Amino acid sequence: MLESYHHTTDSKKEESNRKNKVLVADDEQSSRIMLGHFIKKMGYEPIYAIDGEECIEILEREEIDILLLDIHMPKKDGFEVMTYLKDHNIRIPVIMVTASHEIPKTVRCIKMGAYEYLTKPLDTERLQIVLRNALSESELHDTVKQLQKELKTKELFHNIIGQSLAIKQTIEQALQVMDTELNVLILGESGTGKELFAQAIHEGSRRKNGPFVSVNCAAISHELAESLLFGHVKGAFTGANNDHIGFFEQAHKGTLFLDEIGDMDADIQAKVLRAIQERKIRRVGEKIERSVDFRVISATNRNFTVAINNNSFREDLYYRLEEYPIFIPPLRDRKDDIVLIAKHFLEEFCSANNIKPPLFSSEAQEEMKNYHWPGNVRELKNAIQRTAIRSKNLNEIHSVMTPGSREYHKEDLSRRSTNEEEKKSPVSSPSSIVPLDQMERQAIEDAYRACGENPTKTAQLLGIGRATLYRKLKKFGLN
Ligand SMILES: Nc1ncnc2c1ncn2[C@@H]1O[C@H](COP(=O)(O)OP(=O)(O)OP(=O)(O)O)[C@@H](O)[C@H]1O
Repeated sequence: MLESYHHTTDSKKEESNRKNKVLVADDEQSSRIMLGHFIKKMGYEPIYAIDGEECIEILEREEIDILLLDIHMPKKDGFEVMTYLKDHNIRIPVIMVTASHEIPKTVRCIKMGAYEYLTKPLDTERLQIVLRNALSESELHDTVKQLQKELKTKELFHNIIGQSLAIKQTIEQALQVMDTELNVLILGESGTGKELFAQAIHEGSRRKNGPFVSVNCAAISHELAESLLFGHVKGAFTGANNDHIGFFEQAHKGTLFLDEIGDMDADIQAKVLRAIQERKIRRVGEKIERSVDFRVISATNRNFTVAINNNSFREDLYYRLEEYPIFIPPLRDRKDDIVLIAKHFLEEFCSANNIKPPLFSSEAQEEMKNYHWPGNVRELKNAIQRTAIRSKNLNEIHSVMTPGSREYHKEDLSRRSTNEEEKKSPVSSPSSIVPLDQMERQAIEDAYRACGENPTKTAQLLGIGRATLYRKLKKFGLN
């Protein structure tokens, strides 16, 4: 089994090589000083907040590893800070610092997820143990989060093969946006995997249990565009025998994938923009508007700047679609992936056909890397499938049939010569057949004139002897 994308990052602390930050939220200066001193001695970095509000401000802007939280504070107390952490799904270990009479409130904080509590006056030995344990728990939590992310990446992108930096960056972008509701525009040449990415983003989103409706905008005719996209009611136009639900409605609670968006009919663009902005559509022939809950992912291999400049694409619609752009690089710009993807397709094909997969020779690997793959992964897939069929009984593949390969040239030449013959052939019916004698005369005359009536050169180019040429010239009255 080949490896698909595997995300690895070091833990955040290794990345920045920084000290653990401990936020001390306490309104009593003496407590802050004492705790700060102790925290420094343990090798951590103390940060201070004098009330609950300041504590929240710091939590919003800084990455804090542990919070030492006093219960009784002005502005917002410890319980309110805990509520904030819970509401914002911020998971850091919180150690409550509390006076004995505040125990009931502290217990409520523990129930809300605080890690531990310590009573004042503080027992420094216990503080040390609790801080250490809390930190290792925090690190464990980070590791678990990281592993969960890696697992999610593996699951969602299992069919996107690639180890190159370029594809890893694209996957990272997709991971970042999938949880949001932003409209995503996927840019890339034909066959780079735009639809594959669109599906992965849908699968990783909150809409994964809803439909993924894929629409090829280039295939929608001008006349049917409105009805196909927004639906129609029975009797709306001749031939509308039933109510029809359009693509936007079909995508309710899910994702609408508008493929080849650059080819969308100019007349329908204003209506599409409105539907995306208002999240409402109107079926053809109906007065009422319907609310639809969808997210748009669109894709194109076109250059939008050109389309916008020549007014074939609305700029406002473009910006609406492009809330988060993702670019998939062409295969020739991620050469590291080519052999990996080729092996994947070869294995896939051979296992489906119960064949032992051959190996690619180093020559074949170089050949694949050097070719420019204008049709990208789709072209590579086709080339591998053709090659696999031809190489059924081989242990090693020495060439993949591509327009750049030797194999292809051989086939291409024979194909081309046949085509050329066909093109040149003036024979389309018996009446157009020209007698051989006449054709020979024409060929000799043309060559003789083209060579400036030089018999030596003419004979040479026609592949006949000078004597034969003289004879023929005489026969046809050309001398
Ligand atoms: N990284 C990849 N790993 C494995 N298969 C891939 C990869 N990228 C693309 N493919 C495969 O290549 C083919 C083309 O992919 P896809 O249809 O997603 O491309 P596209 O960019 O949407 O093409 P188009 O612009 O022509 O619609 C599909 O069979 C897809 O499964």
